[in-house]
Amino acid sequence: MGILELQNLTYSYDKKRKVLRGINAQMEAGKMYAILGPSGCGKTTLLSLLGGLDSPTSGNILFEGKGIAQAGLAGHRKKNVSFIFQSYNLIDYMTPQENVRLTSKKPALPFLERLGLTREESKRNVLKLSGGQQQRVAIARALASEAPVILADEPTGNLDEDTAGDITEILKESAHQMKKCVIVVTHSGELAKQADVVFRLKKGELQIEQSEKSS
Ligand SMILES: Nc1ncnc2c1ncn2[C@@H]1O[C@H](COP(=O)(O)OP(=O)(O)OP(=O)(O)O)[C@@H](O)[C@H]1O
Repeated sequence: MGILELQNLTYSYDKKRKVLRGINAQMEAGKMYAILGPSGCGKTTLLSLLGGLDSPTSGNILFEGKGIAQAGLAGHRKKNVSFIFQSYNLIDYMTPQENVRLTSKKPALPFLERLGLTREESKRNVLKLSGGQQQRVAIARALASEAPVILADEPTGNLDEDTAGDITEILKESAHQMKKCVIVVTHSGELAKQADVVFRLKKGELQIEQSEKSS
């Protein structure tokens, strides 16, 4: 059984068009999943549903076998998932250290330093950091979090090639060593190559493009 199970999910923003049309999939702990697909095909929408930020038009999402809608979306967002989203979702009047401490009791600095932030940057207001640095704070926060699922939307989008490679490696380690279920929406072929399973979202349907040979 997967940690997350998607059962016949559909989603429409309006009556005219279904963005998602009957998606079925399972995602397991200990694996990194990449979701590829053209701009506007519904990748962020799908990630929002998995994170309980919105509800599907029809269908179910199960976390450890229980429906997240029935168990409560607020609890799902708080305990089960951590987000690395395009808008970063950092608390903007806080420092990086304070942002990381929101999701974890562990010391924040080692996570921030691992993502390449200096001690001084870790104590600065997040608005006084570059876009790429803010992105790295969001990643540090997700890694420090106790939540078993990491949902990442273009986590390497704002970063140079070397940093993007490091982030990919860190996400992979979180899956393989910390046994998290890491689900990454990306346009990066390099990141997708490192994933255990690659899904492609096309015309509202999710297809497996590459699956690991053995698990
Ligand atoms: N709040 C909204 N109201 C109406 N339509 C929306 C809304 N948010 C997104 N859409 C539309 O739904 C579709 C899917 O959007 P989504 O952001 O999920 O795509 P995506 O695959 O993540 O795109 P990208 O790769 O460009 O980030 C798009 O056509 C988008 O214009």
